[in-house]
This record gives sequence, C-alpha cells and structure tokens, in this order.
Amino acid sequence: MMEKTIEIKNLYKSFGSLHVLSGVDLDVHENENVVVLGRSGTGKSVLIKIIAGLLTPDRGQVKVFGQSVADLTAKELNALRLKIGFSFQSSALYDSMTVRENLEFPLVRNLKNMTRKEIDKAVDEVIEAVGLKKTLDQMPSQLSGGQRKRIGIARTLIMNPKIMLYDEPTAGLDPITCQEINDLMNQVKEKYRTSSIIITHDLTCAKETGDRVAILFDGKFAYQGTFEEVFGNPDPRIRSFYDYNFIEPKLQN
Ligand SMILES: Nc1ncnc2c1ncn2[C@@H]1O[C@H](COP(=O)(O)OP(=O)(O)OP(=O)(O)O)[C@@H](O)[C@H]1O
Repeated sequence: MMEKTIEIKNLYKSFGSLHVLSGVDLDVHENENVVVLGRSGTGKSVLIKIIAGLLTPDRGQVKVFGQSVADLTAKELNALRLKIGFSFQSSALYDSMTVRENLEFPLVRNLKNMTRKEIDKAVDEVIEAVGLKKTLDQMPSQLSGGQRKRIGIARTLIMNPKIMLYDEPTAGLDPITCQEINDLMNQVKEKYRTSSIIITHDLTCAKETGDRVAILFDGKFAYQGTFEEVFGNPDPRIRSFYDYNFIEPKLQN
C-alpha cells in the first residue's frame, strides 16, 4: 500500500447545535482517488475544508503529509495549501483574462521569482495534460462548461499539487462531458500521483474514478471500500443513492 497522505481520526465538527461530523475516520493514500458520497448537508464540504485548514474541527485528528494540521503555524498552513489543488464549484475562471492568463495566475501570485520561460513551460505542461492547447488565447466565455471545468483543473495542476480536492466535479455537465472529466481525474492521479478526494452525487463518476468509495451517514463513514463492496451492501440506506441517480449500478463490470 502507498503512503498515507491524509489521515483523519475521530473527527467532530458542529455548528452550534448542528452536529455535522461526529466520528469521521478516513485515510487517503498517494496515487489514490477516494470518492465521498453523502446526501446534501451531510458535511462533505465541511470535511474537505477541514483538511485544507479552512475550518477548524472541534475534536479529532487531521494529519496531512504526516503533520497535524492543528499544529501548523500560519506560514506552514500556507505552504500546505499550495500543495492542495481545489476544484470547487465556486472556483470559477476570471472572465476578463484569457485561458493562458488564468493558468499563469496562481504562479504569478504565489511563486514570484519564476522566469517567463519557466511560466510558459508550466502552462504548456498543464494545458497539454487537460488536452486544450488550442484554447490558450481564448476567453473563458468562449469555452463550453466542460472545457471551463478542465481549465479550472489545469489551473490547480500548475502548482503541482500532491492533493486534489474536487467538490462535485461533474455537476451540471452532460454525460459525455462527465466522462471526459472522470477520465481527466484518473489521468491526473496517474500523472501527478495525487491523493484525491472527490465529492460527488454522481454514481457513474464514483464508479469510474473511485479506487475507494466512502459514504457519510449521520456524521460518519458507515461504509468504505471499492464501489462494488459498498454498493453490494444490503443496507437499505444505500438504496436511496440509486434512486437519486435513477440507475441501478451494474456491479459486475
Ligand atoms: N461555516 C458554517 N457555519 C455554519 N454552518 C455551516 C457552515 N458550513 C457548513 N455549515 C452547515 O453544515 C452542514 C453541512 O454542510 P456541507 O456544505 O458540508 O454539506 P454537503 O454535504 O457538502 O452538502 P451538498 O451535497 O449539498 O454540497 C450544512 O447544514 C451547512 O449549513
């Protein structure tokens, strides 16, 4: 088994009387995609915000790269965040910048002493990785929803992240574009050897991308395993996920 990048033990988080996470355990390894499923409001986004140090847990342990996030200084936390790629629904591209300028932005902001040549090389590499070289001089408004999503992912890859956190990467996309995004997430894992958490309501995405799948029920992961293991479980609560997706997941292929 690969090294653990993220280790979460007995994590609790409440907002006032709202108990969101109550006893979450989760490990994510290098070169692994873990899909997190759970109904709306079960705390999936809260979980990834805690991992990135954007929210503080009430109790429990979160270690990233072997270090407890709670013990990091502000400077160390910033350094950690640079190794984490966020693909959030809200992480939109800047409309007034070209695709190239959007891709350069994180480098120019965070790594001030790069040369023009180094920046161009980094842009070339990530645009190649997402297969959209011809869009470099276009504006985001000229791209399809799927292309924008891929450029958004490229913009996080330019920082060479070791962890990718995807919040509903396929939401609102047609099935063919979903498949392209699923393929891209798998390619990113292989090429960058990332540890990824993929939050989704899309079971096809879960099946295609998840080396492991974990389902949040009542503030903790009731099930973790391969897609087949988890969805082969007779727990009637799992049924609600098929109903939501209007499909019967095929477990045999
Ligand atoms: N900063 C906050 N302050 C107060 N309540 C919050 C805060 N962040 C999240 N919550 C609450 O925590 C609960 C879990 O939110 P979260 O966004 O993690 O859900 P989710 O599982 O990601 O849902 P969805 O699938 O709809 O995106 C919600 O009830 C939300 O209102």
